[in-house]
Amino acid sequence: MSPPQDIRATPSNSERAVSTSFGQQLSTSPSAAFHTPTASQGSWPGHLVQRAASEKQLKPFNTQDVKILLLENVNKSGQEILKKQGYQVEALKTSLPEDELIEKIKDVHVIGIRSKTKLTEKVLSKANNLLVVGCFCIGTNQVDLDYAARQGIAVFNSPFANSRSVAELVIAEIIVLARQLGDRSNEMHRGTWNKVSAKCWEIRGKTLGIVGYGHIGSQLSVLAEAMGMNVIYYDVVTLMALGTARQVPTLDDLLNEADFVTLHVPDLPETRNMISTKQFEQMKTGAYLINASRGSVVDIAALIKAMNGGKVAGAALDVYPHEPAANGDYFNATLNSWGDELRNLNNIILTPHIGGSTEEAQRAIGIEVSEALVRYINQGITLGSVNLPEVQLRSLTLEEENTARVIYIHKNVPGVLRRVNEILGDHNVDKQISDNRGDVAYLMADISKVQVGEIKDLYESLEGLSSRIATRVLY
Ligand SMILES: NC(=O)C1=CN([C@@H]2O[C@H](COP(=O)(O)OP(=O)(O)OC[C@H]3O[C@@H](n4cnc5c(N)ncnc54)[C@H](O)[C@@H]3O)[C@@H](O)[C@H]2O)C=CC1
Ligand SMILES: O=C(O)C(=O)COP(=O)(O)O
Repeated sequence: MSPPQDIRATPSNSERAVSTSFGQQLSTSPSAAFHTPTASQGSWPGHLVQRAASEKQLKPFNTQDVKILLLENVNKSGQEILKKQGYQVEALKTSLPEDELIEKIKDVHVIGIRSKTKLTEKVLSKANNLLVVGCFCIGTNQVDLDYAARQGIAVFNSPFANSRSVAELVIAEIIVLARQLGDRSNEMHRGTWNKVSAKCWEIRGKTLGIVGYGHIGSQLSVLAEAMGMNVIYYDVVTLMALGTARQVPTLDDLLNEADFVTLHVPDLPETRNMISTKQFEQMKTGAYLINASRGSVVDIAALIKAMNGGKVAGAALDVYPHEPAANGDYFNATLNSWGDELRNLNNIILTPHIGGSTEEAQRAIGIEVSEALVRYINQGITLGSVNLPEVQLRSLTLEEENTARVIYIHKNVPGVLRRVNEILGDHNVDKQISDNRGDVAYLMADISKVQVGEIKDLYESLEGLSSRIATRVLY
């Protein structure tokens, strides 16, 4: 990404006169890849907001009008931050089937999801007013990020707040698999005493092979070394080794050498079925496989074969190709036709996608993502966005009267800045910043000495440009 371009800065004006603040957000086009405005979309102005003496942050909307839908049991920590802003927050414990999701998403301004809710082009195209998506998790593969960007919809996530939780789960699983604890425990639950040491191992001195040495992989590397394991890792980029870990050049090198193989890659076209028959053949006989990344990364049928054939001595799966929307008795649906086969294997740990499910992680994610949403809704700041360029100007405060923040999301085509500056040039531009990411660019400008009556014209002029994806004016 190219660095933000600071286009123009003039001293700001400290004399402010207007005592009310209001702003506007408009819908983006449901159908076109790039939006051209139509008369039916949105209406000017937004809603008047009285400046409360206690409020230090600029509130660009009548905050009660901002509708937020939170799915999948987003932590209370996040809900509270959003409610405190005065937004309308509807929080559901589960994700929704596609038809219900489409119905619900039609008129919300903000949607908060976790890993289950699929925000496809089909779903997003029905979101008439959607401004921003909050993924209260790490993974963003469930959202069509490019389509969202082309509609001017920002997407935020929490890039590492649950990494430690996943790494700790994997450490537990390494020991549980090495000692066949799952099987022994199940036997005891059934009333069977079966004291064995055959093929039960210490993990000290064994080699852990980490596929994907990002936030989780590298955290795990440190924990595993502390327990006396040797760590090797494979990643598509060259990364600094922590401790005495060692990067290996190919996946096969890792599979040939590791006693435990653990997967920490995102869901990408290149990682789908990354571990299949060929890769199991490359593994040491008696090695173990752990997958807490995405269900798409492991070919389950090939895993079953490898375990039945004795190649793989144990496995832990936290994620599955299809996962149910809510808690309940969905086990077979989740595991598809091979459910029984998988369930009947020895030394296999099956958990319901709980890698990031700790109080600490969920609380931290709730706070981090909600704060990003508030910054974006109220101030237009895109820091941490995973699909729009990261653009920031300092937060405006209520003391800054007669100031407006213009946000213009537009197609990244030649000549746009000249046209935008022709429009903004009639005003006192204090600060302007612009950056692009692929096809989409994001421009933010603070203008001072602007009167309420002028803002509508400014807004409509920007909306009239053919490069427009979405325009917001906050004041
Ligand atoms: N089970 C659970 O509850 C959770 C699962 N996850 C999953 O774990 C994944 C990894 O998380 P992080 O470590 O935070 O991600 P990250 O983005 O920090 O690291 C991923 C690493 O994988 C590497 N990578 C990408 N493609 C690769 C390939 N084809 N071969 C080898 N390496 C490749 C990247 O270069 C990067 O270093 C997430 O994308 C998410 O899908 C994340 C959190 C919780
Ligand atoms: O953070 C992630 O990517 C995860 O996989 C955790 O997802 P969850 O929040 O448990 O739906």
